[in-house]
Amino acid sequence: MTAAPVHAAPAPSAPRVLSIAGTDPTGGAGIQADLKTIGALGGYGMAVVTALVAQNTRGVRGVHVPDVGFLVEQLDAVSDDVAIDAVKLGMLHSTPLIDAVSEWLGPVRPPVVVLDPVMVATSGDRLLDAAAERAVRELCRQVDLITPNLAELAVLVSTDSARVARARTWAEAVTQARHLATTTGTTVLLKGGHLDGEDCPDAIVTASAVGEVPGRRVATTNTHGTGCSLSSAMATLAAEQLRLAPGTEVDWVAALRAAKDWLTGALEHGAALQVGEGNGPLDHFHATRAALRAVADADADIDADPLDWAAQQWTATAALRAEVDALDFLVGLRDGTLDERAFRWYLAQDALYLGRYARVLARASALAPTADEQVFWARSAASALEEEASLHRARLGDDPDAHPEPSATTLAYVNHLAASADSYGELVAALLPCFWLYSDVGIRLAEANREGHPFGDWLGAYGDPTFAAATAEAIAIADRAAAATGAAERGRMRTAFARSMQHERDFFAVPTTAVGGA
Ligand SMILES: Nc1ncnc2c1ncn2[C@@H]1O[C@H](COP(=O)(O)OP(=O)(O)O)[C@@H](O)[C@H]1O
Ligand SMILES: Cc1ncc(COP(=O)(O)OP(=O)(O)O)c(N)n1
Repeated sequence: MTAAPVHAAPAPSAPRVLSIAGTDPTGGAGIQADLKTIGALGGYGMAVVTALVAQNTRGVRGVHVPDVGFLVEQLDAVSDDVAIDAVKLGMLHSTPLIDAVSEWLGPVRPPVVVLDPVMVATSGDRLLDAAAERAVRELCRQVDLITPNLAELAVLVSTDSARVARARTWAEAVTQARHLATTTGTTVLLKGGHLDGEDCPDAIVTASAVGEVPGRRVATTNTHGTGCSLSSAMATLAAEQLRLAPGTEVDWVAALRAAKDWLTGALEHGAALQVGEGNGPLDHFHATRAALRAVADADADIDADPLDWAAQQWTATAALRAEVDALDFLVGLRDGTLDERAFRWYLAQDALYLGRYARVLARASALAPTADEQVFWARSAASALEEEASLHRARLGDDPDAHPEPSATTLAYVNHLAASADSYGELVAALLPCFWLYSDVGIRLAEANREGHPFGDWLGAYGDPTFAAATAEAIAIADRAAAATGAAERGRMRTAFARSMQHERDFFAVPTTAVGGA
């Protein structure tokens, strides 16, 4: 008898992330915030409730804790049936609950466990008694990442006999986080949310290293649930890293960069939701909402004249394009104040992007319905590779730091292009923003050039008439593809175009955040 061949199971399409936490009926914190965060970042969310909390944006009114036996029943119900890729632990309330979760974690132990040690209320009141605080300190040793705010950090580094005061400066906070990482052997996410100042840094702290991730403070009172959302974002992003590269180590600093980027957007858009009269929630789905709006705007006038298809999409994405123009990266590149490190970061990612983009252009050539279009895409693929070599490799030289791995944003963009390659129309629509936006942004960059401009040689490369002609040809091809197909594919083309525009915006947004400031 021949043994049946063993096939590795394909990876699931999303990381399966379990939140074990309390509730918030207004949806801003606790389990509700966790599930929104996990979904917004592409995960599959699951939830085990530790406590029912009667709270709103103004504060907590009451807490009901079901019997601990029922908590265990919920935990077992999930782990008996589902492979869990990551767990986020939030409000654990009291010693019996903490012990039950700790006992369950022992044998189940998902690959990623993040603990948000909810111990101190926003008012400063301690939420746990001394025994429960001790139990949380012990639990810290069992997890992969701890995400205390400054008040909780002080409690975690205190002992029964010596209470430590809350850190008042970033340097003090780093010292406390290092102490916690050393005594528990666990990585600490140090959060700067409760310090003053225009900046809002966070850091990944271990016993031997501090990886600071800079951030901008958003002027808002919509901060309810930021800690819950950040910790579940970290659990989701870490599990996603392992889904894409099984068997590797989690890069916590990279996860924090991505989480902060998303969280900053969520803080910025929270107030517009108009939820509650106290400290309102974040808008977890701000990016999805923007994408839906762009598609709905395009829907309004689609099919009016398929021959004018590309111009309609250009108009529909006007708001996104205005956002691109106002990004710190492009403003700094125009006025010359851009941090050289951000510029080099951009060049390195652009080079990585162009190599992969060229392959997708070659795929468009393979799908093209006419010889002229086949030649156009093949030439574009060759130009992208020449551009990668001459503009980028020559500038970045042999510096090994200048040739990093593609960032999450770069990968997301090229994956979107590759995923659009099943039909010619959709692929052409996805490729068009790279031509068109580059040409359009280039007009203003070229205008900003002057004698002695620190990026003068780079700005001088814009405004090339050959590229403008290629852009006009790509627009004409997209119009022909839209006219030649039916309404269903035109709908997919519209989505592909709008998504590429969003990826373009994200691509230009990341360099300044990645190195901090403009
Ligand atoms: N006003 C703000 N602007 C930008 N980021 C913020 C702001 N307030 C908090 N954050 C971020 O939100 C996350 C949660 O931080 P923090 O408020 O310190 O914790 P908690 O919500 O647990 O009290 C951190 O990433 C922090 O940097
Ligand atoms: C059920 C529940 N868990 C945790 C919190 C605390 O939320 P957090 O994200 O730390 O943010 P603040 O609202 O305290 O700023 C909660 N309120 N409810």
